[in-house]
Amino acid sequence: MSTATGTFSLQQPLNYRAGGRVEPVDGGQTEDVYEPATGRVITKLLCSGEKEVDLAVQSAKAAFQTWSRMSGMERCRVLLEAARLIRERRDEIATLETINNGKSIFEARVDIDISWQCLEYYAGLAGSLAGEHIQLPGGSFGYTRREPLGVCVGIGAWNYPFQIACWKAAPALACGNAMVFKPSPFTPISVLKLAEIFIEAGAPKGIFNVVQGGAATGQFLCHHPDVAKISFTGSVPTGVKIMEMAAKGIKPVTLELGGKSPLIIFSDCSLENAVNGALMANFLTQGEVCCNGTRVFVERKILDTFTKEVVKRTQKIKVGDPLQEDTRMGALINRPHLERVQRFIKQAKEQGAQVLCGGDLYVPDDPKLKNGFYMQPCVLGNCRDDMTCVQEEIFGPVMSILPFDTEEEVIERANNTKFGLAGGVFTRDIQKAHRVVAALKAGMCFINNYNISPVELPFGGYKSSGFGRENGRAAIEYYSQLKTVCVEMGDVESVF
Ligand SMILES: NC(=O)c1ccc[n+]([C@@H]2O[C@H](COP(=O)([O-])OP(=O)(O)OC[C@H]3O[C@@H](n4cnc5c(N)ncnc54)[C@H](O)[C@@H]3O)[C@@H](O)[C@H]2O)c1
Ligand SMILES: C[N+](C)(C)CCCC=O
Repeated sequence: MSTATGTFSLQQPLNYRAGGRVEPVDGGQTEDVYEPATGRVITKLLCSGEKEVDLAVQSAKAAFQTWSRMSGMERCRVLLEAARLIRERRDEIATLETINNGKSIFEARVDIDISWQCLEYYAGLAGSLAGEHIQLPGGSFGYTRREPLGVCVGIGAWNYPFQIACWKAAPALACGNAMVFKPSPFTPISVLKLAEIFIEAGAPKGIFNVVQGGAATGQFLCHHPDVAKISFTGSVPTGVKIMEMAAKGIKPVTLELGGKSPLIIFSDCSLENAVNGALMANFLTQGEVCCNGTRVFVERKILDTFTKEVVKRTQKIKVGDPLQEDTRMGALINRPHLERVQRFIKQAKEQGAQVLCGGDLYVPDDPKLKNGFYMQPCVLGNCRDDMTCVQEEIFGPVMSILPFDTEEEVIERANNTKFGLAGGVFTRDIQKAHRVVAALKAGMCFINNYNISPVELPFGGYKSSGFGRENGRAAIEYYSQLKTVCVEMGDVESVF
């Protein structure tokens, strides 16, 4: 594989079914797939139609028969081997991710590390999944069995293509399910590596299938009668549609949706950590992160010092060729999204916000990057809670700074949003830290750090940010069902 920016192209099929790459049987519509760093088309995607979706589901259904009958320890060994293979191919997969997503290679490697760790974690849990034994009167008893659901569908967003696939596949497979996964049509490539790795690791052919396309393909998947569960990562409006479709088939759903999370900086914080935290909360993956803490509330006493330091550090972020080792911010996903982010900044200025740094389009000196989707990371001051930039998810490198005076006030303002994905607090006062996170209406809260991803911790939202959890033991609940068995040891006492 060629690894220099501007050289990669792909001709192989992007669907994966029954243990091999295939062209979709009814792939009518095509979509261009881009390298955001250069704006080049690197491959064409054939969208899967209803027949291809059905074949993928049937392939998963067949594999489910074998996989679900294996013991937890047998599944554990396959997942452990898959984790090992991902780790071994870390650079290759990270490079693909960078080429297709635009994030820096530095970050993509971390994403791949989190991915294999996720498989390792659920491999460990696979062997210990168990029910309960409950004693009943007269020597009778009951027990529960934790059983898989069947064919699970995963639908992913484009910001963490490989990692999202792993966060869904690992718990699903650990519980004995099979999966059909549809990545975003913007980032269809890296997940094929995962599909190949599962087979190489010894999973039955058909255990993890990939179909490609956008809304239409997603709808075929959600409506398919043999699909038992849908796990979705994406925007709130699409999440609503997914839930409607799932309701029609009484299918359980996990919804990992968007956010506009608060990050609260108290004056008694370690300033250096708080500044680092604010950068982590806003600028990973060009700001295209669901749980970003984009509303940065700063206690007025330290507003100037904090703002100065954040601006200074933001201006130093090296934007450019994402495959260069020292780049820390690459290109946004595509031209329309870059323009959307630019419109948010324009509107913020019109509504009275002050651009403290960045916000403009960026054209790197290297001529091969001149059509890439770059911008300078932006810090907005003079923000108010009613501004669009403070209320809506921008999904780009734009931080809004908001002063506050009291703990009570900031909690109320932090919670005054339809979203509830994440939140963070920086303070040296441990009681205050716990008091504040307890009051935050958000599923993932950080104290004195932000946007780190230990796979042992459950991740997911409150309110419009969705429900269900990925990672941690909690995810097992969302990929399995409980069967209760009641065992009579005496005679039947009939009431008739
Ligand atoms: N909470 C999380 O864990 C998390 C993680 C990453 C991204 N996100 C959110 O994802 C959004 C950005 O991702 P996006 O632009 O890819 O979101 P999106 O909702 O446009 O698309 C997400 C996926 O849904 C598919 N899709 C679109 N319409 C569909 C339909 N009608 N039926 C079935 N599938 C359909 C897309 O093809 C894609 O695969 C942001 O809002 C971000 O916050 C959330
Ligand atoms: C790995 N992060 C940074 C916690 C992001 C999780 C997925 C959200 O988009």
